[in-house]
Amino acid sequence: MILDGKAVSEKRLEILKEQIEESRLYPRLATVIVGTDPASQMYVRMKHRACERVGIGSIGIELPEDATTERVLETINRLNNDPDIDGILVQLPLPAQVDTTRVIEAVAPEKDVDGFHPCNLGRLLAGSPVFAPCTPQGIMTILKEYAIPTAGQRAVVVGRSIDVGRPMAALLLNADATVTICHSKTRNLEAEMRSADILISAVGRAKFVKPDMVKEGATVIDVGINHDEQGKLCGDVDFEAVRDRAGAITPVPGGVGPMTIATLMENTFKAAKLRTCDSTVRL
Ligand SMILES: Nc1nc(=O)c2c([nH]1)NC[C@@H]1CN(c3ccc(C(=O)N[C@@H](CCC(=O)O)C(=O)O)cc3)C=[N+]21
Repeated sequence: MILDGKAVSEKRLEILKEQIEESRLYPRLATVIVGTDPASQMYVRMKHRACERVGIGSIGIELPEDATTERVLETINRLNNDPDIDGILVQLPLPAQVDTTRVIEAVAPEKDVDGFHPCNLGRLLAGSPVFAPCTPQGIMTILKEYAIPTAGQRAVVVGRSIDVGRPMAALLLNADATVTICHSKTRNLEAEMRSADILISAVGRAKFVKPDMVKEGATVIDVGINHDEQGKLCGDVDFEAVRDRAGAITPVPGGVGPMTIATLMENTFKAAKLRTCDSTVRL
């Protein structure tokens, strides 16, 4: 079975559009991009397009490639204090001279729609998330949408980044999976991967996951964004080789990527609900 992230995201965006209209909250998202990396620019454009689709207002702030940490912090401070802005997204990666940790920690937690602030990561780890990072939260949504059970299942997450691996493990644990996090120093990585009922690959290497690393019938989630020898977009998983062995698998493109964007929209609507101090939303 192919897990169609594109289709699920479309469906979620349609539902969200109606909820936003009904709420009359007019949510607003600010994106901050530093520099002119073409891939980052494309992702930010996709986010603004999604905003337009669901009725979220958006502004894009572009800072020069050589912007200092102070300059980025000033921008964030202004957005934190702007009552017209509900959500703030600082596109990563930032140029090397910018202190990414300080920038992430400067975003007001109640506007942190990426869920990267330690306050939100801590809430997630404690089991009561407010904003969970969009990529892993989007993966939880797709699992739910296809009724793939997590409770008691063995989940193996390959990768330990702040934006994917670590929050993915926390979300799966909160959903009662038995979770293993693997990384570059893991001994016997292939055996660990083969033990997974749910295998999440966030490694960043094209065609890294081969059939002998996948248990027959496992759910395989591909978070990779790579390019193959022909320069074509591809994930971490050797899709054609693995698809028959997997019980369910996400493609690239059309899998995790669209779910990330749909979740960003959902998080931004949540931020708008928090702004109104709506007591049905938990902080
Ligand atoms: N602060 C921050 N938040 C992010 O959420 C964030 C970020 N920085 N930096 C970069 C990564 C990457 N990311 C993607 C979003 C959508 C697709 C997506 O929709 N991809 C399409 C394909 C698009 C194409 O054709 O290249 C797909 O997979 O079908 C991919 C990647 C968000 N990121």
